[in-house]
Formats: sequence, structure tokens, C-alpha cells
Amino acid sequence: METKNSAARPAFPEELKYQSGFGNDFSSEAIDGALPLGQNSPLVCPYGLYAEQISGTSFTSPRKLNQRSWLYRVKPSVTHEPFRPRVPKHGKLVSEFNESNSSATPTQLRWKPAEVPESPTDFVDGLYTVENTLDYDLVNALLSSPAVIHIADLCSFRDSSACLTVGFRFVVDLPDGPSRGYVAEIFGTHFQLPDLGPIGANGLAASRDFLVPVAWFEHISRPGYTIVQKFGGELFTAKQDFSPFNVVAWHGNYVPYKYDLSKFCPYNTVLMDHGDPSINTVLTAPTDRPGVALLDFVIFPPRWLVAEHTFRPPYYHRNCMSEFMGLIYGGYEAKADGFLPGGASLHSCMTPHGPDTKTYEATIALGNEAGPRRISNTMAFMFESCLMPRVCPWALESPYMDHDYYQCWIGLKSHFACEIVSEDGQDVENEHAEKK
Ligand SMILES: O=C(O)Cc1cc(O)ccc1O
Ligand SMILES: [Fe+2]
Repeated sequence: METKNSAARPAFPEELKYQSGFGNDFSSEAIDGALPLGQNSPLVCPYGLYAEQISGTSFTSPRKLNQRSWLYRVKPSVTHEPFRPRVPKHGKLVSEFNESNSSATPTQLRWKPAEVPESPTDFVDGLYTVENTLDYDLVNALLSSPAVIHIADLCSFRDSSACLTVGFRFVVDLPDGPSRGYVAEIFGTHFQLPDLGPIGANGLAASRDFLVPVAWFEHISRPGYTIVQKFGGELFTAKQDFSPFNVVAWHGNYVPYKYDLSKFCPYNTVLMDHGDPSINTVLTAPTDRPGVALLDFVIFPPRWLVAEHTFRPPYYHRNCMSEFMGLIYGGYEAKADGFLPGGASLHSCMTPHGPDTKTYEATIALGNEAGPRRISNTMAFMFESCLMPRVCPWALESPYMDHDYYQCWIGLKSHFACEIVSEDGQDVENEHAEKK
């Protein structure tokens, strides 16, 4: 990633161009004839470019899982000075998790959105680690602080998700001013589209809506250009005298991509009951256990609610998977208030949660006669993982921590009503019913 002031960098072309598809073998050349044909490593590549392979899986991974790309660059990536540890600006990007610097908690956690920092903050310094997993060091959910971020085509986070493949260098440049976003890092596996089962061949996220950038390069001297690299959880910097965005042609299937969440085609119940959230899975990073995700990326987009004689909001539940949620914009159907855009919640393995009291009461008040209703202006998401999250102390002690979160359920009354008949056949007051 690059964090230098974007003023020093020539503008990206006004209209960035993309190829569409998911998991394809793509190819692209910014200059006609720059991509070698018939072989990957000619003795001399067209235009004197350097050939460089980037592997996303081990060389010997089965073909259907194997991911790699061949890049033809002005100079190879190796041309840089040694990496040095980057002095952290704050201690909130946590790398190594252990029992003393993180904790697992069965309590429901919620954070309010953090305020925009007063001084300009770039993407790297705006990243705060919220939670990680001890067992595997595979999942690292990061909450990017609201930041004045100078970023490139990561797009506004408003309704896009971008997947950056491990090892790719990227620049973050958000021209629209202060922005916030959420980042989940996964290691050891890659995201794939979920199987659709009985849904059929279409629906949810369509492969054609995933966009992969075409080759684009800049060929200028950039003395002192700084690369920031996250490695083993820690940050390092290295200087080089040229731009890393120097790929003139490439081909392969190990690629970064972006996806506009508004393109998602939701499926849901059309008669009764509330569908499990897996129905809204955009991407899944699998484990070796069938159906058990290292990380599912699930969204809750605008849609129609039509179920009859049904409690329509998410049900009360306890999940063996852990749920980290964020809100990109609008409101969330299970929380009348308190869960705000830019905020987050964490319900770890088996932690009970569900609609707040206001949502419950309002839903019951609507009764069975509620007609079809469209949930609009909303985009919430969930990172759901089979791993046990451990939370950073700063996140627990943060001023943005909502210490009153539990209050949103505490007022749920017992509506239990049954007639208790005494032994002599007389009705007696239902002791279980709460007096209002
Ligand atoms: O907890 C949440 O709000 C996420 C969620 C949504 C839903 O529709 C069903 C289950 C679930 O965990
Ligand atoms: Fe949940």
C-alpha cells in the first residue's frame, strides 16, 4: 500500500476500466503486444518488460484452487531498499494476539462510530484492530477509524466492497473527503462465491458484477517512493525510486477486484418465517469442514418483507459462529436505535442477541395484518466466523464502546400468558405474567 500524498502522484485515468467476472483467467495489456504469447517467461519480454509471477496459492495446490498471475512490469518488485519496521503512530493496530493483550468475552459488544480525527489521517494510520483470533491467527477484523483518507480506487466504501489479494500493492485515495470503512483480513484461504444449492444457477452476487482492473501503468521516476507493507501483522516501510504501478500487461486468476453491493440480488422467504442470514452471503472463505466458513461476508440490503403471520425481524438467537456486524448506511432492521453507520457490534460464539425492545414491541404492535413492506436505505453487513474472536483492550476501553448496549434488551417483558387452573377448578392469577 502507498500512503504518500496523492498530489505527488499523477491522476489515475478519469474513467478506470475493468474486466468482469469472478475466478476467471483474465488478461490485459495497456500497450498492444505487451503480453507475451505462448509462454510466460520469454528470454526477452515485449518492450523489455520484466516477467514476475505472483502466487496466491502454493505451486502445488489443486488446479481448481490454484491462483497465480503473471505481471509484466517496467521494473520488478524486488528493486527496493531494505524494509524497516514502521514506527506506529498509535498502538491500535495490533499484530500479535495473546492472552494478555486480548480477551474473549461472551458479552454483547457494540461500538458507536468514532469521530473524524482533527488532523488528516491516512488509510494506514486510520486502521484500528478490533478483534483477532488466537487459535489460528487467520482472521483479523479491523475497524478503520473515520479518517481523512487519501485513497485511490478503493471506491467510496459507501456501497462497495473491494477485495485486495495478499501481496498486491495498492494506493488508497478517497477524493470525497473523510471516509470510514471496515476491513476483514483472512489468511490461508481465499474468498469464493457461495454455492447456490436449490436457488439454482442465478441469484445473490453474480460473477459478472465483480470487476477486475485492466492494466495501467505510470513510467516516471519517483525518488523516495515509500511502500508500506503489513507482514506477520506488523508494518514495515521500504523506499524505491519508481512507482509500483508499473504493470504494462498481465494475465492470470490471482487478482484484486471490487463489487458494488447494490448489484446483489437478494433471495428470501416469500411466505413465512425468517430466513437464516446465510441466504445473503456475498462471498465465503471456506475451511476444510464442509459448510463451515473461516469468514462469510453477508449483507442485509434493501428488500421487501412479505412473510405472513411471521415475526419478520431477525429472530433471537445464539450462534456457534461469531458475528461481527457493521452498518454502511441507513438503519438496521433489528435495532431501532444505537446501531449507527460507522459503528459495529460483536456477538461472539453462543452470545445471545436479537432485536431490541423497541423493534420487538413495534413488530408485535403491527400484528398479523402487516402487508408487504420494503426496507429501504439500508446496508448492514456481517463478518461471520467459526473462530473465537479476541478483542483488543483499546476496543474494550474505547470511549466509543456502548456500555449501555445491554439496556436495549433488558426491558423485554414477559408476555407469557396462560391460565393456571387451581386444584379446585378455579382460575388463579397467572403468576408468570409480568404486571405492566
Ligand atoms: O444478529 C444479526 O442481526 C444478524 C442476523 C440477521 C438475521 O436476519 C438472522 C440471523 C442473524 O444472526
Ligand atoms: Fe446474529
